[in-house]
Amino acid sequence: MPMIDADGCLLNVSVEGRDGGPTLMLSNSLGCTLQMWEPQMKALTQVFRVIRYDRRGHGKSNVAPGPYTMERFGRDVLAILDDLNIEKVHWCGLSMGGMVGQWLGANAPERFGKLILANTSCYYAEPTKWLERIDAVKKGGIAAVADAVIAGWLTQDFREREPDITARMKSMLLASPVEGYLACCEALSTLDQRALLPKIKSPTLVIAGRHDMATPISAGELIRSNIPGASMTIIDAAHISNVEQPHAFTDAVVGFLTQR
Ligand SMILES: O=C(O)CC1=CCC(=O)O1
Repeated sequence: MPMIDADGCLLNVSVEGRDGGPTLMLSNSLGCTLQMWEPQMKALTQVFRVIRYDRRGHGKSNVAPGPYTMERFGRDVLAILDDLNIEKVHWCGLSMGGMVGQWLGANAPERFGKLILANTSCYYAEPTKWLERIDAVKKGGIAAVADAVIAGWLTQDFREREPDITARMKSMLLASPVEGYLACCEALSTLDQRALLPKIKSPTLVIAGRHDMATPISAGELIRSNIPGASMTIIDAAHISNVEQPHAFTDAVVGFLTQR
């Protein structure tokens, strides 16, 4: 896997799939690595060349000092595309990945074909929950918030049915570098991309989770209604909908990206 330099921060990038196929870039959620896309990889790599990466502060990427911003995350993506010599990609980002996708769709439209913005938000009316989380993680590490975060990621029904997958997701979260996690929470505490949405001209699919309390359907609807021509699909899942409903998520992605 190449390590790609984005303004002095080395980012862990993986490129797999169909050579010469259309390229799809996947972008992870807070506290997850590129491994979160494993349930989609078999199907997606049959159709697309798939780029995954660990956002700065996550996984095997460097933990550059914060604060981080959506612009910084967006410029990291452009640095990856430039390094790989790739002009244009489709985008699928979940949660923070969807927030970065909003920034890119508005600020680098020529680099993006279609956008999929899953389980995401453009704005938090109440940043208190992020400030409280920052406080709790500073005092007790990620373990202090892990159970509450996992309860938001996956429904209780799924957690009971799939204890092994749930345990893997929790290990991924607990392995996040604390400094990187905190710098991302800080970026979330000041998130407001409402003014960017009408500037997005790429065909856009918003995916929301019926049981997602972190970025509820109303947050998805705010995004859909402000991006010209955007459509929305609701999946029967909590926040990490691609893990909880892998087939429904993959079908939504492939269906949208292959439709003319
Ligand atoms: O981790 C969470 O609690 C949910 C979340 C919100 C933004 C994001 O990327 O993850």
